[in-house]
Amino acid sequence: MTVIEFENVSKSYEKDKPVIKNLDLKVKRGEFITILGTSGNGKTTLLKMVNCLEKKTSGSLKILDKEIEAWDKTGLRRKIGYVVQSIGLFPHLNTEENISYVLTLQNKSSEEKRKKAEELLELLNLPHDYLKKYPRELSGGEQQRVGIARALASSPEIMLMDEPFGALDEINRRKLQEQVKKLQKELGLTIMLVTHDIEEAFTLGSRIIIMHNGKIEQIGTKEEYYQSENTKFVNEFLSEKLKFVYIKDNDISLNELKNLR
Ligand SMILES: Nc1ncnc2c1ncn2[C@@H]1O[C@H](COP(=O)(O)OP(=O)(O)OP(=O)(O)O)[C@@H](O)[C@H]1O
Repeated sequence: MTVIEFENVSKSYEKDKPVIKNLDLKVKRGEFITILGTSGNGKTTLLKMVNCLEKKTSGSLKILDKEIEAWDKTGLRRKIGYVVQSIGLFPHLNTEENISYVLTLQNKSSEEKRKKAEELLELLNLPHDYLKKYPRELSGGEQQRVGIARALASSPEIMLMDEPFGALDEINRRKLQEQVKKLQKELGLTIMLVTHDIEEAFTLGSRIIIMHNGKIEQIGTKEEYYQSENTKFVNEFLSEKLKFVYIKDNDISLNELKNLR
């Protein structure tokens, strides 16, 4: 089933200066789409259009088979978790309150909120006594886990993640990447994740998008990037790094790789 469908979508912040141009994209349920591209190419704008933070200028955008304009904004946002680099936890709320914030808005009982917070904390590998800690008492990686738990609290079908691991050190980043990949499979989530980290995009993505000049320059699985001809821009963008990722994950020799190209 198609969960997100862009058809000929354009977006301009200023008249006649589109930052997204005639974009077509179908995202199926359970896909993990990662989005790469140089700075200012409309990656964040793409995500923001999906959760109504920005309005498209033209074209059609359907979420769960319904035109975006036909959705009630609050109803739609409950189906979509949003995680950004600057986590934005509420400093005056403890972990439990931060995670269950959206459930408070839905007038859920304290018992229900506690249960959900405990369940999500466990899912993200944080100890139970963290429920009472405040954001200032948590490391960057722990705060980011709580941010992800909070985004999962309304049991969303879609997760939008904008450089979610950008502020973390290498070790924490790899750990959280693995966890998110596991969660995505377990919960059957559909994820769109923006990153500047090529290795991250190719490790996590079931399909990888490379944006250029407000358009999808190329989209495909990791194998497709290797087995078909890439555009000149894509080859330059990926350069040596992609070879490293491919060899690491698939254990093929450099000679075999050269034969593929
Ligand atoms: N609210 C806004 N008002 C005006 N212009 C904007 C606004 N938000 C983004 N832009 C412009 O739109 C273009 C695309 O921005 P966007 O944030 O989507 O790019 P990005 O690919 O996510 O960039 P980065 O990789 O640097 O985060 C940029 O030129 C940016 O300056």
